[in-house]
Amino acid sequence: MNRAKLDSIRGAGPAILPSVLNCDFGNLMAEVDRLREAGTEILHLDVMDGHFVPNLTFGMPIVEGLRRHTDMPLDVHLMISDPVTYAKPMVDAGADMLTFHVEAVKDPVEVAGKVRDLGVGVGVAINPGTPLSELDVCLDSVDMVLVMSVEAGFGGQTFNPVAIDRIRELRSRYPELLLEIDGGINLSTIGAAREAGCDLFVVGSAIISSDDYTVAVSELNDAMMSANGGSR
Ligand SMILES: O=C(CO)[C@@H](O)[C@H](O)COP(=O)(O)O
Ligand SMILES: [Fe+2]
Repeated sequence: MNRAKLDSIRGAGPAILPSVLNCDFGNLMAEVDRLREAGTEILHLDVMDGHFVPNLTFGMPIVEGLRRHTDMPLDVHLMISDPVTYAKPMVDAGADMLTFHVEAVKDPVEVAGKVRDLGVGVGVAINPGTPLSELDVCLDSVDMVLVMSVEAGFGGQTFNPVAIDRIRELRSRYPELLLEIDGGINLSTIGAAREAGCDLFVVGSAIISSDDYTVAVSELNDAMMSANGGSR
């Protein structure tokens, strides 16, 4: 991978990124095919270590398997305590965008630089309870901010509207910064996030728990596109 994929992620916005967190892992490749056929273009992969968050998901072997299966860009959300150690293995496995949590590291500028040196896009994520000012030091060092609209760790949680104010504030301060929102995005919440100026919308259960992924993605897409997209 190289930073060219970052351009394709940036160029895709506004876009819906399905999270496979709550999908049928016994049929992961078929699930990815269904998401692709439903019209999504970028996969969001939630990596959890059971330490930074109280949940465990998957690591490099699954990312590598997905990389062999699909040419969709892989947006990897690292909910792990030690993103630096796992950054290169994740890039070698096929990640195109690596997002670490600001709460997990002492020096986000240094971590962002190390990820960028690997040739991929770098994002920084922030939980709803963390002051937005924690990001100030590193906003010039990242390609994307992932504004969490739930506390990281589990799919299917209720949307926290503080994320809307955060997206609006970041958009007004950084008109060109790529902004992603993650957690509780559904037909009731996606429009407000778009109006606040968000580019990338991670959706887990609102797609995965539907009977028909194509219908779910299409309805979400309509709601997203019919909202006024702020300053971008
Ligand atoms: O990072 C996370 C959870 O920590 C997310 O990516 C969720 O997987 C999104 O799922 P829903 O909230 O849409 O169900
Ligand atoms: Fe996520």
